[in-house]
Amino acid sequence: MERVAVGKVNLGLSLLGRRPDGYHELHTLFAALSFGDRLLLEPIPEGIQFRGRYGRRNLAYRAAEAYLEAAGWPGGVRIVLEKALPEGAGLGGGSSDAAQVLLALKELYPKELDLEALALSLGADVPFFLRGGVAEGRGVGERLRPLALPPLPVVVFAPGVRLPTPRVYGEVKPHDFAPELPVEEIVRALERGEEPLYWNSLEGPAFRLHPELKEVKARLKALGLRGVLLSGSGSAFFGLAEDEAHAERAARALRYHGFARAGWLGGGYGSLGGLAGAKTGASS
Ligand SMILES: C[C@@](CO)(OP(=O)(O)O)[C@H](O)COP(=O)(O)OP(=O)(O)OC[C@H]1O[C@@H](n2ccc(N)nc2=O)[C@H](O)[C@@H]1O
Ligand SMILES: Nc1ncnc2c1ncn2[C@@H]1O[C@H](COP(=O)(O)OP(=O)(O)O)[C@@H](O)[C@H]1O
Repeated sequence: MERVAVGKVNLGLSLLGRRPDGYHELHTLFAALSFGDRLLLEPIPEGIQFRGRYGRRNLAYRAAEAYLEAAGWPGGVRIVLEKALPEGAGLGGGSSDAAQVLLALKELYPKELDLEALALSLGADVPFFLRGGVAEGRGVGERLRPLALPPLPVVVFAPGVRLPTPRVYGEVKPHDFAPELPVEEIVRALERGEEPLYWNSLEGPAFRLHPELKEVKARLKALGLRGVLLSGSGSAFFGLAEDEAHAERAARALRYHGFARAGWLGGGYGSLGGLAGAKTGASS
């Protein structure tokens, strides 16, 4: 069985405060991308055979282990992971890989399990990828409310600057905290093609760690993209394009400087991105 693990961007991310357990309470809008990694999975009599980086520490491997352990090892699985999304860029590739492994194993070895809880045990972004689409996220991103958005042409650019999530959260200062996102206004602006009034509270910490990222953001804006923002903890940025042709043009201009890709947000996918039908992340 073949599955596509699409990436995500955060259409705004607000840090509301710090919890007693050290984690940060956030308010965000997750939006799935139309492109991502490819996973091949097939049942084997027992154990986990995995081809991909990081071996047993890979989130895809850990997801398989978590599901099969919880299901009482009804059989095994062979997994081949072909990465297309840049890692540690705030695009959620590892989390999406994990979610697709959970969903695939549920098909291969059906069992009444709390998939959301298994997902959350693997990472805060994993529950979102079980459904994909667009969703408002609270808590650490696990309390989700699905939202509807028209398909939006988008450009994603990752400059190759390493920005590990713990380092960015470690750089957060009290003045980075912000109020809740104005979700209704953001959705309305996105529907009308206006500049959305969102922000990412992690942009300040990321800019302090790597000031050159400000120039990356300016480069995307100079290409006429709207709503240019850091995704998650970075270092990928995204921007909204006028149409497919604009998105393709901008991605082509950025490709010289790093990973650049045109695609769609919001659940409707055209020819762009080459992964039509990737909305649910599944194919067979
Ligand atoms: C920033 C976001 C936004 O969607 O995504 P990415 O940029 O990773 O895609 C997430 O909050 C990434 O959450 P998650 O995937 O759990 O981060 P991890 O790498 O597991 O967490 C690394 C460290 O960051 C801190 N952390 C993480 C999440 C959070 N809400 N508050 C925190 O303070 C914790 O110190 C944690 O130990
Ligand atoms: N399947 C995987 N894909 C990507 N990264 C993985 C995977 N498994 C483990 N990792 C580790 O998790 C880190 C974060 O991965 P990723 O989900 O791509 O980025 P982010 O959390 O920034 O959205 C990587 O730097 C890598 O060390």
